[in-house]
Amino acid sequence: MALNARAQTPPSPLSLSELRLRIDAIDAELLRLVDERSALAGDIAAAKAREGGDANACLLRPDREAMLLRKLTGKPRVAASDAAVVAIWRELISESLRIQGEGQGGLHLDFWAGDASGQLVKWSRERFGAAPSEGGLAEPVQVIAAARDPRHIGILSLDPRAGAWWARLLAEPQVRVICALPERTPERPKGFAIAALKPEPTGDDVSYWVSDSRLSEAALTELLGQRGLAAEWLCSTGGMKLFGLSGFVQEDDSRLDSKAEKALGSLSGVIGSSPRI
Ligand SMILES: O=C(O)C(=O)C[C@]1(C(=O)O)C=C[C@@H](O)C=C1
Repeated sequence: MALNARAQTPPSPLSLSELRLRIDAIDAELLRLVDERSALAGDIAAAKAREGGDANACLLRPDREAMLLRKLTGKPRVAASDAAVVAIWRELISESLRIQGEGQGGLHLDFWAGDASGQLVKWSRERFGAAPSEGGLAEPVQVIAAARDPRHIGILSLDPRAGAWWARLLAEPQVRVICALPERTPERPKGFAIAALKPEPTGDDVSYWVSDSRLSEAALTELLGQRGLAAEWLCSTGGMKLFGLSGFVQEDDSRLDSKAEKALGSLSGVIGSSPRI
């Protein structure tokens, strides 16, 4: 009886100073691991140069990042939220890219200075971390031109007042939409990140398609649905329409062949894709 009673007594809670000692020990271990992870960046940059062939290629691998984040958020945890896990690893990746890009001046975020919302800056920092430098350019077209340089990432608003800058990517095949901003929301994106890299499929992506079709947004959504593409209208301006297509849709997908289906528009195409996190 006495034994049972003792077994049921809850353990006495740790004092605040004991808890702080545990935090100090965990922090020391975390710091060692963060440093160990960061120290791999130099070797990764060298391996990319060796194996990729192009020493000037963009160091960013959004597909790898998405798969790594999904794997982590898919793991069972006691207390850490998905949001905290994503934010911490985004910073770890940002630090890795800072070290990888040290010899080339690091990554730079270009914003369109006409976007006064400030929100895009916040969302871009959530996505690309604290390491990249940033600056504003007078016109969206200058942001696109800067993004031809693999050290630059362009950040542009989907507010119609920014114009149909996204339609210009039809003539800029080396610059693609790589990410929707804000990144982790079920709502329509408010902006895009663009860069000189080719998005790769991650198993859960949204692709972006532009068209000058004269059909209404609803009719075009319907037509795309008939062709097996789940489409969501995102933005229209200057006679151009922008849609998100569920999945990784290749630029030469026969379902988007506007020669076979004239109603898809005479000027149309896929301008990139972003992984869902
Ligand atoms: O796997 C790579 O290619 C890396 O450069 C490593 C790493 C990372 O820190 O995990 C960093 C940047 C990339 O965008 C993706 C992942």
